[in-house]
Amino acid sequence: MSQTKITFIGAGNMASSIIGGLVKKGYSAGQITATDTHQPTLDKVADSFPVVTTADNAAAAVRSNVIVLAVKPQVMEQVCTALKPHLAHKPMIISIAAGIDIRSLDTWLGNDLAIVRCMPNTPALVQTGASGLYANERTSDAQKAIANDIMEAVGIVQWTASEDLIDSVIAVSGSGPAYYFLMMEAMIDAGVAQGLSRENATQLTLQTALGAAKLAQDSDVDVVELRRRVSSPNGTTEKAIQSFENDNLREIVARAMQTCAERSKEMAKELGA
Ligand SMILES: NC(=O)C1=CN([C@@H]2O[C@H](COP(=O)(O)OP(=O)(O)OC[C@H]3O[C@@H](n4cnc5c(N)ncnc54)[C@H](OP(=O)(O)O)[C@@H]3O)[C@@H](O)[C@H]2O)C=CC1
Ligand SMILES: O=C(O)[C@@H]1CCC=N1
Repeated sequence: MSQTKITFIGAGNMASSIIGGLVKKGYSAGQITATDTHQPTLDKVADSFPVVTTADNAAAAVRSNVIVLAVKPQVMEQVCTALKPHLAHKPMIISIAAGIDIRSLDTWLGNDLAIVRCMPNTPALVQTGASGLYANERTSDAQKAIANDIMEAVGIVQWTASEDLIDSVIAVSGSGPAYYFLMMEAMIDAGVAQGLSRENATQLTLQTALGAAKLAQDSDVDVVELRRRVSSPNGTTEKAIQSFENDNLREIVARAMQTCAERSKEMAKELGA
């Protein structure tokens, strides 16, 4: 991927996480440019990574064969429309915005580009991200391999069979870290309510989350079997799991994820072309 020249339009949280991963992976300073409208954001990126920074989106775009759109969905139309006259060299576009579909990007950017929709998540910050990707029909296999390489710099990559499924990726992994943080918050508070110090409850909760995820990833049995292995017959875990099941935890989770995916579809209508 040494010929790849990448411009990140928007150098905020997600872009700087991905840039950090690329630098660690060995992408050179000359390969990465980050743009932003906010000078302190550009200064922070320039101080952290050996990359080129500029406030000039168009100038950066013309010298790149990959453009990562990493601005908020609400400014995507304005950003894309301004970029359109500077894309004659046909760079691949990777958009990480929630709720902005390829049809809208096509309309704003000029209808003839390779576009990859990507949904990363914030654990990308610690190179433990999970990204879902979908490419339009104009994206070549070589371009897909580049997109894959870029996102693998910050975690795992899963390709979806259709663009619609990106909404489900948002529901599972894009927004998913927040569900686990909520669960951790609830477990810490419940531990404190039972008498543990906040320090004890916090450390035990975080390590348990990390250990459970690592065990599930490393194990050759599925999560159902791993849960069974914690639950001794008539023991303590069984009681807790029964309580969750009686309170319809599965329905609660499914409803939250449904409403998440629906919000992405709504955003596509509100903000799209
Ligand atoms: N946060 C998350 O968990 C996830 C976010 N995403 C998606 O990633 C995208 C970026 O999110 P995030 O990194 O959290 O957002 P940030 O606000 O941290 O970053 C966006 C950056 O873009 C800058 N910007 C605004 N307008 C322009 C412009 N015209 N040209 C260049 N830069 C501009 C913003 O500056 P300023 O602040 O001055 O406006 C800001 O620094 C969003 O579309 C979001 O949907 C995807 C997956 C997960
Ligand atoms: O909440 C959001 O809209 C963004 C997209 C996925 C995670 N954060």
